[in-house]
Amino acid sequence: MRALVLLRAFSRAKAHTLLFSSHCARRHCHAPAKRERAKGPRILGPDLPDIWRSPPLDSTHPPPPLIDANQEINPTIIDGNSIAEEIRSRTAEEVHQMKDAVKKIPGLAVILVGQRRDSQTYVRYKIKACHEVGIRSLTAELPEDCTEDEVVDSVSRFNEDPSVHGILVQLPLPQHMNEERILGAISLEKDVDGFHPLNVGNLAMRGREPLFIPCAARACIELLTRTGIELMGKHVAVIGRSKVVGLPTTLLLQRHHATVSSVHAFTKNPQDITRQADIVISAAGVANLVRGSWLKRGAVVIDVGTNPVEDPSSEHGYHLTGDVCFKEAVKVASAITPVPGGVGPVTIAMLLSNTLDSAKQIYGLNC
Ligand SMILES: Nc1nc(=O)c2c([nH]1)NC[C@@H]1CN(c3ccc(C(=O)N[C@@H](CCC(=O)O)C(=O)O)cc3)C=[N+]21
Repeated sequence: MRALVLLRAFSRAKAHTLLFSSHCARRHCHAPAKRERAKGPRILGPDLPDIWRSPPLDSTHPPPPLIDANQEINPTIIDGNSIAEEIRSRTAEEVHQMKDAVKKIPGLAVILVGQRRDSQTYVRYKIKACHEVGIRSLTAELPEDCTEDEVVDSVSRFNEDPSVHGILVQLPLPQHMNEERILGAISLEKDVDGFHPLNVGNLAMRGREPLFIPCAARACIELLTRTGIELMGKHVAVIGRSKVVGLPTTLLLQRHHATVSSVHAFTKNPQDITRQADIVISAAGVANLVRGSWLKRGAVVIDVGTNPVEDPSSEHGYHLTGDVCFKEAVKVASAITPVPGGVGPVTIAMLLSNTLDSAKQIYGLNC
């Protein structure tokens, strides 16, 4: 039976590779079959068929708790900085190889509109990270009161620039701008944020491959899998359903065969749902929303929140706080990401990796 399932999964994967090859050919790729290995199952999860097995009628036993009630908890603090470092050094190596092979380097263009301090800081981090791995970075800074057309023009210029392989419009945009129009102007092949509806749609549908997966969603999966946390069959509560984090994370987790609860501002008694979850991923953008009492003993906690809190004593006039009340959660969780030093740096490492992938596809290297 198990052999049959594996066989089916295998033939599906093969059919999928064949389907994909026409797409790769369009992008001048000469080694289409390798793409499956480069991106497919590891990031998107294995493409398994749904075969239901109904439980025996007498199975009334509750599942064992993740951690014994009397056992002392010594939580793993998941080190985002070192995981990001690993990803960056792998990326740097590949950038180097690309330079040797085709005499080109990947390029990332970042468009920043307005003066938000937090956005300015993130853009600075992105540029610095590009520099570290040998990716060329270009920035367009536009004033808060510029027109939507000016932003679209700037996107179009980067679309046409062959040295640019990824374009990122830093969000949020000023209120008066139509975000959908501006993001829609980014060429699909350069959408390294993965926010284009076609990329999101392909992420949502099993058996399909988006060109890019949103960086924060990828970061959550990397943090979990590199910490040795299995996703298949786990109950994950994702708090928040934003385009940047919550929604794509929910979709990506389903592709890893997790059971996902989407908790959002209209959810009644969110703590009743999070308390049942094996893994809680919070991306609500509310400082200290998730209290210790929201978590099951032994749960794994991924805190995507980066909430700026006014702090005149700090260098930039604010400090960052997560969505999770760390000092409470650390007493209940079996593993937890800190803020700063958790999801943030891995998100930036993923942006570099997406930019490299884009350049590799365009130059037909190892797709
Ligand atoms: N188009 C677009 N794409 C994005 O990916 C995007 C965006 N807009 N708008 C804002 C959010 C937020 N975001 C962060 C990335 C890195 C850190 C990060 O590196 N944080 C560090 C630094 C903390 C510090 O400042 O001390 C840390 O958590 O350790 C934080 C937040 C990306 N976003």
